[in-house]
Amino acid sequence: MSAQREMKEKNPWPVTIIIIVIGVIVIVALVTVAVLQNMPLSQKYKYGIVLDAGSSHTALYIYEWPAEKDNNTGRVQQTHVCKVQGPGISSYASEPWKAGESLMACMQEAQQRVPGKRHLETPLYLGATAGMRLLNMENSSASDAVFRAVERSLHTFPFNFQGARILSGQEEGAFGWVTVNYLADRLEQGLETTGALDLGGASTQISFVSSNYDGSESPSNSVTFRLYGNNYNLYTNSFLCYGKDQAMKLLLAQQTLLAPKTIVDPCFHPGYSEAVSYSGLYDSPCVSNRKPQGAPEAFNHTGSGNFLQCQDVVKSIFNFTYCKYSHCSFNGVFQPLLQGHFGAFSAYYFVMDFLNLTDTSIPLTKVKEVISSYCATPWDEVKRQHPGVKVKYLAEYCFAGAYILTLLTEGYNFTSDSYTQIEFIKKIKGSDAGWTLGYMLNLTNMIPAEAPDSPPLPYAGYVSFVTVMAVLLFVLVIVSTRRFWLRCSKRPQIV
Ligand SMILES: Nc1ncnc2c1ncn2[C@@H]1O[C@H](COP(=O)(O)OP(=O)(O)O)[C@@H](O)[C@H]1O
Ligand SMILES: [Ca+2]
Repeated sequence: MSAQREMKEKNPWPVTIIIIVIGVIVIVALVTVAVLQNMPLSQKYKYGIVLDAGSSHTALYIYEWPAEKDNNTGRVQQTHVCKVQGPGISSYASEPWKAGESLMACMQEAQQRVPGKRHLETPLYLGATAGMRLLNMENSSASDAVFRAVERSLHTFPFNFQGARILSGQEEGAFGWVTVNYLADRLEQGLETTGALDLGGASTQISFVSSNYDGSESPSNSVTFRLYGNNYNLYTNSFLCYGKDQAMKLLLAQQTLLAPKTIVDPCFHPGYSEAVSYSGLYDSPCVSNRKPQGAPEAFNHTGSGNFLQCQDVVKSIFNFTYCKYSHCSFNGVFQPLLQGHFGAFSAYYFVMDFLNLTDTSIPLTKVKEVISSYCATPWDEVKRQHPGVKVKYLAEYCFAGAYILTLLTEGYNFTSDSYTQIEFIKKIKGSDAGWTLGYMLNLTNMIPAEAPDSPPLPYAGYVSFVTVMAVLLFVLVIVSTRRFWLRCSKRPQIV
């Protein structure tokens, strides 16, 4: 009996097993608590809504980001876009209430998409670009009435409406640049930035960082940012009236000076023929000062589809001769030397995508051949080949292709080499390239000036570290316990 008890007392295993079980429980508890305590909270999102009131149309963008990560990069993304039916808000100058009305369907969609409990805190912005810039120049009371109407509509929704306003050309260019670089994660990582080329209907923007530009030569083209601890001195310029729709008006106005009744336009397809009213053509401040005296009601716009001649007419709407700076793009506007990669979006993308020319490794000579052959295709055949494409766009792709090439090569001075540095883009990581995201990031202070402090270890590293340390500790305890019991069992028994 006493020998059995002795045996039991000397056998260390029952105690060791108890220690192992307790140890395992402690480790599991420790790691679970550490993981739960530090786990990113279940993905709750915050939202922001931006309405891009462009000259040709309005689009509503919904952005979302994880609620607890307001300050981190690459996290805000577009979750939804709604295209407003009808034209841009500047087209409602004579019946402003319709501008407000036009936004209702997309706003109702936004109300469905953003969770109800987030409505009150969700900022809502409307930014208008060159269409409203032009209307404001031409008739400021009409543009005020349009803004009153859209504000009235937007106030009826439960979001945190932050106002509707016209962006300056500089803001439009700079926020497009912020969007492109934010989405490509170039800002937080302090990488060389990508330039931004935006072609709208009424204006066009070019924005890039050039190491030989300090902002002193033409201060009005300079925008400085401090983002994630890095300083950026951005060159940006917006050319009002050089969006593709207004540029086409410039082109038509130019041609009607020579032939007021019928123009044979080399930028339109052979067989194309359309009556155009003079009042429609001259309704914009971009061309209104050029209206010929005693012009008829309308003129006949016909096409001849000759790319080379088209390029010549397109060149005539630019002034390449006057420049008071060291370098200019066109119309006497300063531009530093081009540098780095560029993302070209909006109409640049739509046009080049239609023409199958988004691949910029295609040499410029080949690009010209493709556009030339599209221009020369008879209008009936073009319509037959592309039954699903809006006829207005179809008719304009020849002009638009020639315009884009001229703007890039003669206007901004891209060469056959630097042309390959352009990427025609629509989206980056699922979000549309354009000024809206950069605008919202700026207004919600979502890009910090200084790099946010990051924990010494990433989350996965932290969890692995805690686990390894706990296991090591446990093994140590087991080994020492076993050694202790073994020593006890080997000690001579005193009887
Ligand atoms: N599918 C398409 N094909 C060709 N052009 C398009 C297409 N979709 C939009 N666009 C053009 O893109 C331009 C967008 O300009 P917009 O943003 O409305 O003007 P702005 O930025 O000057 O205020 C317009 O010229 C419009 O016609
Ligand atoms: Ca635009």
